[in-house]
Amino acid sequence: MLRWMTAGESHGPALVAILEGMVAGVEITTNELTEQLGRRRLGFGRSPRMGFETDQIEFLGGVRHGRTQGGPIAVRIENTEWPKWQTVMSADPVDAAELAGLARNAPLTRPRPGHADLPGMQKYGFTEARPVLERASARETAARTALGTVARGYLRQLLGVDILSHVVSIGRADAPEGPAPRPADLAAIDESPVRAFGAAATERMVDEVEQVKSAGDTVGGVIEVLAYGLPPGLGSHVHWDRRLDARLSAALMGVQAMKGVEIGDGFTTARRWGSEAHDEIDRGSGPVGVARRSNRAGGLEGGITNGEPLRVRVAMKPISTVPRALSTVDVETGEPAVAIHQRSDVCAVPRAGVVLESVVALVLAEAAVEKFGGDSLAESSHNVAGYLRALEERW
Ligand SMILES: Cc1cc2nc3c(=O)[nH]c(=O)nc-3n(C[C@H](O)[C@H](O)[C@H](O)COP(=O)(O)O)c2cc1C
Ligand SMILES: C=C(O[C@@H]1CC(C(=O)O)=C[C@@H](OP(=O)(O)O)[C@H]1O)C(=O)O
Repeated sequence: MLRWMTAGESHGPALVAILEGMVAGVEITTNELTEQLGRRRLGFGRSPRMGFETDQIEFLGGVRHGRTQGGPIAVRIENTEWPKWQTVMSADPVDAAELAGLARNAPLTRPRPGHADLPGMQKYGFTEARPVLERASARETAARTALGTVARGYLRQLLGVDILSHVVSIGRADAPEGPAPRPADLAAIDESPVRAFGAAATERMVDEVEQVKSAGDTVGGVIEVLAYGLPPGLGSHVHWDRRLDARLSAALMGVQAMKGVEIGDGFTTARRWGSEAHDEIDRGSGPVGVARRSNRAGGLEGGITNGEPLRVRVAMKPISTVPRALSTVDVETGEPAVAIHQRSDVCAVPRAGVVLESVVALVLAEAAVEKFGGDSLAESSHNVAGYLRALEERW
């Protein structure tokens, strides 16, 4: 079993995260985590905070001399602005007069449509949105990105899996349909300011974000995550909560602002006849002796990986802090008002891709731990070799 949890507020001292169930012997360094956190901060349309947030990260447990030890892996990521927020976000009681005098502590009583502000206040009995937005904020995704980097290292070292993502659309700007990018294309995607594959797509999307920004608006989009090198057999058809498509969807929808998940050709498949919807099977080369003529299923059948690349698309809604403020009600006075506006992303689709890669890595790592077991990478690798040998002999 692999489990992951995060804690911490957007303007608290730090985020913390724990990954439990990872085997011993996986090579991982602080630098690799720093690199992925750096990718998550980039992207045209990002919030001003991403320009100065430094994501100082440290391992607090589970890793020694660059290798996992088998125990829970704990990380801590500092929030750069903590000194400014120490009183407002203090864990211990503070002097009420001092707190009341702080502009930063002004009650947030004009909830933003689309953010967690209003339902969070209603549910938890708060009179303002601060305690809700602090945890609803996507700052938390830095923590999942860090843990996902460990999962990624494990998948690469155990199975040779590569995970990448690219932006398929931002608002009305679509990337042209074409072959999915390969692992070698990731560097070029990361160089695109919107993390799109190709210059024409990049130009269209940058233009869309510029228009949105000058209109005082925000925009969402669609991101595709791909995983290459997966063996057949991760996940299972035998029970609903073991199906890998169900588990991926839940985890991806668990990322702030994600509103739709499509596996393979997803909604397009629903419009096709069966003869054009499925991936016909051929004799083939490679470790399992069979091949597919297409990959419309996105690498999953019956909730099990089938040996083809995994392909998942995720829809992100526009950022809910809209500069051209939306109508709301001031919960203190009951009067109509305009929603809170503060610094914010205009479009976080490019950087969300890095978060989604990490979430996919965590779910795939969980499925690999289940399938191959073992307490060390060496033992798990032995199990992988035995499984692949059995497949070869059979097929
Ligand atoms: C990477 C990323 C960055 C985000 N940045 C912002 C932001 O700057 N401002 C904002 O209002 N929402 C931002 N969001 C979205 C909110 O966190 C999200 O809308 C809120 O949690 C409510 O969404 P939900 O309905 O999916 O829970 C971001 C989301 C992600 C994934
Ligand atoms: C801090 C991050 O994203 C934040 C997500 C976010 C939101 O409402 O979700 C609002 C903004 O935070 P702040 O209000 O502090 O400027 C973003 O910068 C991050 O991704 O690390």
